[in-house]
Amino acid sequence: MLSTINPEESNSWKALTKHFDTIKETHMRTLFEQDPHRFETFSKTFEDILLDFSKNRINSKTFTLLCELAEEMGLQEAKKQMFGGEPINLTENRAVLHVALRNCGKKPYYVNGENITPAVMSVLDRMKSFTERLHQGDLKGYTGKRIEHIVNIGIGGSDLGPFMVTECLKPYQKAGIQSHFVSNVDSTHIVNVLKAVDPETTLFIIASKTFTTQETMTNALSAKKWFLDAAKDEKYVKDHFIAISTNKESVTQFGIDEANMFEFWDWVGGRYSLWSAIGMPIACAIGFDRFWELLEGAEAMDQHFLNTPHQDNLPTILALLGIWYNNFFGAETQAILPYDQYMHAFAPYLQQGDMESNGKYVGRNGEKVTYQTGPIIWGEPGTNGQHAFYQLIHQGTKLIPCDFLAAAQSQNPLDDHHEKLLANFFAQTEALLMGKSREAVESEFKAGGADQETIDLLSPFKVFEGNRPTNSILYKKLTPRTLGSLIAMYEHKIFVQGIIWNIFSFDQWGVELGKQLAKAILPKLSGEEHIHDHDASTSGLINAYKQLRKD
Ligand SMILES: O=P(O)(O)OC[C@H]1O[C@](O)(CO)[C@@H](O)[C@@H]1O
Repeated sequence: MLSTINPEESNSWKALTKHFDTIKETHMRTLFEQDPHRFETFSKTFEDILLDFSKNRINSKTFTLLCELAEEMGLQEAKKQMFGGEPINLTENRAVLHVALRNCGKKPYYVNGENITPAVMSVLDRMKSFTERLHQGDLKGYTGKRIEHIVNIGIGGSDLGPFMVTECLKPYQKAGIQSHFVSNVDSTHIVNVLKAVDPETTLFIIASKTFTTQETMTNALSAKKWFLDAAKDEKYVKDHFIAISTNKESVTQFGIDEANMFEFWDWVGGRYSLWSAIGMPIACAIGFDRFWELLEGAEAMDQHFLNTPHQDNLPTILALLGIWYNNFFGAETQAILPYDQYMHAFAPYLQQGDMESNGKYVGRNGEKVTYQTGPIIWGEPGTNGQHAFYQLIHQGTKLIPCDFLAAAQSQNPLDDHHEKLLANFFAQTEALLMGKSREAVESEFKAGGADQETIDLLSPFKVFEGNRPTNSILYKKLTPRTLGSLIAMYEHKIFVQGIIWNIFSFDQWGVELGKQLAKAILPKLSGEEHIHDHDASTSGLINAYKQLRKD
């Protein structure tokens, strides 16, 4: 069982609170001036991933105290418990073993005394033969044509992870296969996808851990109806629909052949499930061998996380820095800024990963916490973000720690595009660190021949305070292996923060109430009856909707 220590009562937290007062006003410019080796001191590598965290508002003492915090909060023991299959997801009484999914058969993992590795390997084997048949053209539709379109129907963890990875790894996409994703219950989503595919050559993957999720089941039924409108006979459903789920009974009730169901287990959280059969659309898109490389990359990061001391441990370092800003500087958000167009879905993916995991106000002791927990995660690929919201990061009143990510090698080398992209990455982190002083602004004005009145008027607006923290994550190339490592790095970061904040990171009770209320409201939307049994606003909205929907 995970311990329930209030972090604020730990010695290291108290020491950090005192230490914060001594460093909070220090400009990072000074820290760099004081230590010419700051980059070497505060950057770490894992395989060909470099994490430079020198542009943070820390000194050696801060870093030592943060690492002590991890130690005092029992991180090492917590890791052992997670990897050991203990039911650390206490409120659902489940183990948390996504790490077992990417161990690639190397070692046994146990849940309730049972070795789960053979079951993991058996599903992976089935995924391998299924995707090999697809890529060899042996998977045929009801008219004998080969399957070309893969439509994944799922939401949350059954969509965001596979979608993000499929987008990130587009350069590895198999020829002849087109990937599509439907998540929203808004009919526009499925209608648009169905316009782009052909029932004769389309395979639907119905991905739902529970197989009860309203959005997914609604979209799945609409897809089946659309398919049957063309195929005319239920017997063809088995050639065009497969399921990824933990719920055999509901899968067969839907009409999917048990042989076409790829299972996973309740010890895999939805938002940590892309490594399981939920990764089927990834394996369909890039081939099983590449999917395997993704798993291997994650597994390598798992071993790094498990076995490396806090001060050299990439996920732990990221987590501790996040806590430093969240709990001591009062930062409320964290920006994820990949300088890679293929990573456009990375921040939305991490929104679920992080915010569904650590958006909790109840501590592991069942009491309301007295400190901040999970931050708001957001972001867009650079350089587009630069022309949208970076103004606020540079000169706004809020402190926004940012993670910048980029590959040294482009997947699509073209003239000097990549150098320009990377020049922007480096320039932004430099600008956020250094800022621009009043003197620099004034001398620039003078050099341009401006008069004193103009200089006095405009200078305040052109000054940049700087001292805005960034992590730079630079790697060779966004290969499946590297992506696997990066995702696992963020997963473990979330875990570490949850341990230190003394919350349960692997449940998500906060999503239930809205689902329950939607179920209760749905029947009231049909018919003309005036509704008055909700709060005045909700009843008012329902009644207004009933009026407005009339032609
Ligand atoms: O895979 P399922 O069971 O359809 O659930 C989808 C998503 O719904 C949630 O339960 C909550 O929105 C997520 O945790 C999960 O990833």
